[in-house]
Amino acid sequence: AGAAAGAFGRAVAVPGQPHQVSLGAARVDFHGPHQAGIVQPPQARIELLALDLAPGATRQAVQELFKRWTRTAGDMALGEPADSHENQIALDAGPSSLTVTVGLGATFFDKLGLAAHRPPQLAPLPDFPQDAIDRSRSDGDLLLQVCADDALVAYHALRVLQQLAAGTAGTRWQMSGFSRSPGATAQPRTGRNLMGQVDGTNNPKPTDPDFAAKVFATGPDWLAGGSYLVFRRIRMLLDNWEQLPTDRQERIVGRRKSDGAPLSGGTETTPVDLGKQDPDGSLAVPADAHVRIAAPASNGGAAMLRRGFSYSDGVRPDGAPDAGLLFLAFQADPAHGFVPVQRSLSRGDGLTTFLRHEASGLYAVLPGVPDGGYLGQALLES
Ligand SMILES: C=CC1=C(C)c2cc3[nH]c(cc4nc(cc5[nH]c(cc1n2)c(C)c5CCC(=O)O)C(CCC(=O)O)=C4C)c(C)c3C=C
Ligand SMILES: [Fe+2]
Repeated sequence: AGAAAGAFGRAVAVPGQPHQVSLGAARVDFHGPHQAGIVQPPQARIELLALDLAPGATRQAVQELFKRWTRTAGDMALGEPADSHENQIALDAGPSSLTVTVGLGATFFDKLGLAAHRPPQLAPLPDFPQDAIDRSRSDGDLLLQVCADDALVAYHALRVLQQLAAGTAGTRWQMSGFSRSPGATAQPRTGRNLMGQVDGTNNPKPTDPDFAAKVFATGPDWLAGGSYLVFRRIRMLLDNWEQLPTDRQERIVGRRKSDGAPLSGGTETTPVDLGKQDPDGSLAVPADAHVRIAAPASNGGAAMLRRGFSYSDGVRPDGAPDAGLLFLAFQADPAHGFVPVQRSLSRGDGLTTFLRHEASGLYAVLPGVPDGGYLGQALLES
């Protein structure tokens, strides 16, 4: 067996497979205290699949499905073929840092007679001003987040897992996204979104002492080591945004576009100084700048791990690009993460004018799977 990737890493080439370049051979262990696909930096590609349980699906059928998903996702993360529904889409590639992450929506619990185990944190997200949510592309009993550094590897895994669910759960909606490919920049750098901004700089870091407290749930017992995932499909009004001069775009975000440095000075990683004033006495980071409104300091310490991907789905009937951000944020509790921050943003963020939230979801992300265990075991055997 070759080396698994570390918490952040991309692994080295697998011995015995010299034809594979390191990008394809890199792998992320499926097993561990937390599911893969949370702490790793975004891979080049994401497939999101929400499923609803089939009418009459039983807890036993879901247990069998989760066992199949566990076995097959574990195999595919090692670059091995699926043991059923193998379609050979990714036959020539290595695992390419494939991760599969499974979440449960609030409706999962009601349908399986598990309402007593539904955590209060899964209560529906509030409506925010300016939301334009399409419920048919939102929510779902189950969510699969499939990420890889190769589009074929990601689609292969998605398709296999989707087919393994047949009879127990069917597709509700599916979306694809992308991020920068590893190796595209000379040094690893924070990625950019479709507005051209460096995005992801001020995220909690796994090395921070309070990282786990911000990102991972501690209870109920069956969820300990899991997380809560907020998903928002956020369309960008790019035709409007691109008409703005760069300095105006920068004041709306509060950071320089060229290198992501805060307008209060320094480099990309310099902490933002929200109190800094320009010589004329005005705030260096404007009062409605996105980074000011979203900062933990402005929201009672609320924090989350953002792991977003861009999407581009062609042209809308009005001729505008159907493109934006698949916003994904992991947190220990949405009431101390996404909800207060989005409430603040919806009231005072300069960026809001250029965004439309079009789909939404909230999921309990299952804890990681120990060797020999299976996804959701503690919940389904309770
Ligand atoms: C409710 C949470 C957030 C939503 C929704 C959101 C949407 C969104 N953000 C950008 C672009 C950037 N966001 C940046 C920072 C940032 N954003 C949030 C939260 C939400 N963003 C937080 C908590 C932060 C960090 C604030 C801080 O403490 O400094 C940045 C700056 C770079 C960075 O730190 O990542 C950019 C750029 C877009 C385009 C967008 C919706 C499409
Ligand atoms: Fe943001």
